[in-house]
Amino acid sequence: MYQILTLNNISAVGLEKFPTDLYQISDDVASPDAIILRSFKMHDMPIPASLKAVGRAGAGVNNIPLDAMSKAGIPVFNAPGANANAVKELVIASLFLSARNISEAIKYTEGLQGEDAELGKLVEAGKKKYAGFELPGRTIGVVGLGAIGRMVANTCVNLGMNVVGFDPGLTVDGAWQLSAQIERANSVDEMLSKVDFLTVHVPLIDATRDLINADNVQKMKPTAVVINLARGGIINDAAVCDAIDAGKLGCYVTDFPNNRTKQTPKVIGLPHLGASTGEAEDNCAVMVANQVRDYLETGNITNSVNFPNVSMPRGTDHRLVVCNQNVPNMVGQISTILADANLNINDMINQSRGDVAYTIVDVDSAIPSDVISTIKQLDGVMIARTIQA
Ligand SMILES: NC(=O)c1ccc[n+]([C@@H]2O[C@H](COP(=O)([O-])OP(=O)(O)OC[C@H]3O[C@@H](n4cnc5c(N)ncnc54)[C@H](O)[C@@H]3O)[C@@H](O)[C@H]2O)c1
Ligand SMILES: O=C(O)CC[C@@H](O)C(=O)O
Repeated sequence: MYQILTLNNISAVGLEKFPTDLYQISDDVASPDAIILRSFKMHDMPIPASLKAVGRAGAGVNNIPLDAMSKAGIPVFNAPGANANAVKELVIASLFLSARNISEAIKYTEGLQGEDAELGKLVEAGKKKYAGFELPGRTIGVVGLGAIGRMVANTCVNLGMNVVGFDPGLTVDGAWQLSAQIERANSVDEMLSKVDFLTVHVPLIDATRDLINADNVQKMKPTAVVINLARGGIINDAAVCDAIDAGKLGCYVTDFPNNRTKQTPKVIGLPHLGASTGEAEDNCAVMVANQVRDYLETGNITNSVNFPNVSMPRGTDHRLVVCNQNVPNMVGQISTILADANLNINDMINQSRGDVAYTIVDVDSAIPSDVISTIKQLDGVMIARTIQA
């Protein structure tokens, strides 16, 4: 039986992908073969020696110690694009929330007291404070044109907005999916003075920390709206709140509120709601469950964020998978050990990504455990395991 440890609530539709005759799933497993999680921070937890795979039922992987996982030979899978529509819809909601002052207006009406006739007068008297603006003709800057950014950018074009996009890592496939009306910027700073909205859709990494900060927030229009449904830390909250307090920025919508943002009027704080729809939770859970299951049962790798994508149809019933440091002569040494054990290779594939190399070998007969032990003892080998059909 494979043991799956869940560190967050995971959609049942996804967990049902693990057949009960092969898998036990629980939030209390001492020696898991795989971990499935959402936003649980794994940085401070010890990595179980039994662990073979981690499945992130979502997009961002900043809650997972990727370097440590790579060094231990553990692929981390995520669910690219599976929650993108949910986030896009909340970004579009954020445009309306901020442009029409909806959050403040609701607070106003909720605070009204008196008889209905009095309330009606207060409604009419108060509304001028919440007059807003419309979206057609306004300009939005989209930083990061991955799964979410592309959907946001295209929808904003359809809403009649001018869209400026920035993504130094934009793929050819990604570019094909973008409306031709989207203008390309060469940097974040280049777009700041022209945008009415700025929305970020990048991972939290060193290069994206404090993308909007005390220096460049000054370049924005005093009415501009910053939207951060990506991660806390990508926008420097103090800089943005200071700018709002000084009347130099219009509004900030964040999925990652803190005490600084809570103290600032014109900040709309949401409780990390971007991916919280039934559809997105199901999509993410199904995608990672299928990928983790495929890895455990066949060794094939799809949508790993730290391992190469590797897939080989089964040639025989006897499969060996090896993860090792990406250094010369590993495949040669593995093949020699198999040949010395009189094991005939039927098919083989080897791919690498950064410091990690990964090999799948199908051989004609059962692989004795001492052969696996010999391979595990090779310098640079992190993982070696057999998978019987
Ligand atoms: N609030 C939520 O619930 C929620 C939900 C999903 C995703 N997210 C966050 O949104 C992020 C993006 O998600 P996605 O699905 O679009 O991911 P993605 O991988 O499809 O897209 C990310 C894009 O960012 C680009 N990028 C990387 N560094 C950049 C930089 N310095 N400047 C500009 N672009 C850069 C990449 O080239 C890529 O195209 C995730 O990493 C996650 O942190 C949040
Ligand atoms: O799992 C969640 O609720 C949030 C996921 C989201 O932040 C992501 O990066 O996909």
